[in-house]
Amino acid sequence: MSFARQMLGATQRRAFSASARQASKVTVLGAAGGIGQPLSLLLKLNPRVSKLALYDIRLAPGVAADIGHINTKSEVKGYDATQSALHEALEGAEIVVIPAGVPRKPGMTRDDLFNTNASIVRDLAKATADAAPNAKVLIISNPVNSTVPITAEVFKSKGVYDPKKLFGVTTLDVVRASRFISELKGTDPSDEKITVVGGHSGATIVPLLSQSGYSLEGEKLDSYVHRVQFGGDEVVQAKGGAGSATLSMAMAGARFTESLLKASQGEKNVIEPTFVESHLYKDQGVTYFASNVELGPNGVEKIHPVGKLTAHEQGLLDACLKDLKGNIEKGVKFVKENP
Ligand SMILES: NC(=O)c1ccc[n+]([C@@H]2O[C@H](COP(=O)([O-])OP(=O)(O)OC[C@H]3O[C@@H](n4cnc5c(N)ncnc54)[C@H](O)[C@@H]3O)[C@@H](O)[C@H]2O)c1
Ligand SMILES: O=C(O)C[C@H](O)C(=O)O
Repeated sequence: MSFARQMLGATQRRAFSASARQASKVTVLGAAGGIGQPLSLLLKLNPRVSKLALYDIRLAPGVAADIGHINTKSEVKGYDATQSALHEALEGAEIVVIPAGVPRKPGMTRDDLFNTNASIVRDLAKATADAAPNAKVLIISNPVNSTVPITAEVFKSKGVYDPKKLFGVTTLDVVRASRFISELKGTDPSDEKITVVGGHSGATIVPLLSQSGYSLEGEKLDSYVHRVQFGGDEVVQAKGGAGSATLSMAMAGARFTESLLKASQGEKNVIEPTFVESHLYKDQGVTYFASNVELGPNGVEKIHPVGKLTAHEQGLLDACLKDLKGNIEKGVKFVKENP
């Protein structure tokens, strides 16, 4: 058995034969970055991916040459930083993952990245709307609470917006929430499924511990919630100016991509938390919201409500909605003023 196959679990090995029946091209925009490289590596190891297109404004052909030597079946191609190469990288993509953009340095909020990343995401969204209008688009670039609405507005302006196919990747919040509770409780983190709703920054990240049967109190609860909400800052501080989470994010992005591929390849009951256009708090002017979402062949199948909350969780949710509304409006306004 090949090394790559040995590294996969039994379920994934079975998917090798499924992959022979399905052709799924995945394009990564920002593929040479801190997230882009390990994410592309993990996608190369995924037998559900048949073609991997790697685009960046620097180094993508080199990353593709390197990853392309791995002995799994998928074809890997790297693209130069030209509009025609970008178009070619996107054409025929079932999934487009976008981690392009600058990361935080200590002392910055995700919103501080807006000025740089808004236009990067807008321009990549334009190219995606033109070359791959039917693709499922996964936004990793921060601030996710604003870059997702930016992408939606671009797709709307080109008449190709499908709310079922646009996702802000909030998987890392759920991964952290599971890991951090397991550290407190001595459980296996891979068995933990903590619901996290809202958005992807500070107070907009709302972990709902009570739904998993946990009832932390007082300072323990506050410090758990704070760690989930500000887990990103822990990494930014520890990297001391050299960037933010890349490896855990690559894992989270690969997990979300895998879930979308499973759903499009016919698997049922695939549920992931993700930031999507949502009816849940629309009456309060919050048009995008992360909650558990059932995925299907066309993307969003069903948006799950947040469920029963404790009074403490309701307080967190109220604070989240207030911030989120502003973040979303900022993204929408940006595209209106800078089409
Ligand atoms: N959603 C999340 O949970 C999450 C987690 C971690 C990081 N992030 C965000 O992801 C983004 C990327 O982080 P990183 O650590 O990989 O940064 P990085 O600087 O290491 O990599 C970013 C890459 O994007 C490329 N790029 C810039 N402009 C581009 C363009 N116009 N087209 C194509 N590629 C372009 C750069 O050349 C670089 O290779 C940041 O905005 C960061 O805040 C999000
Ligand atoms: O914290 C960051 O800036 C990166 C990312 O959003 C994270 O949650 O790690």
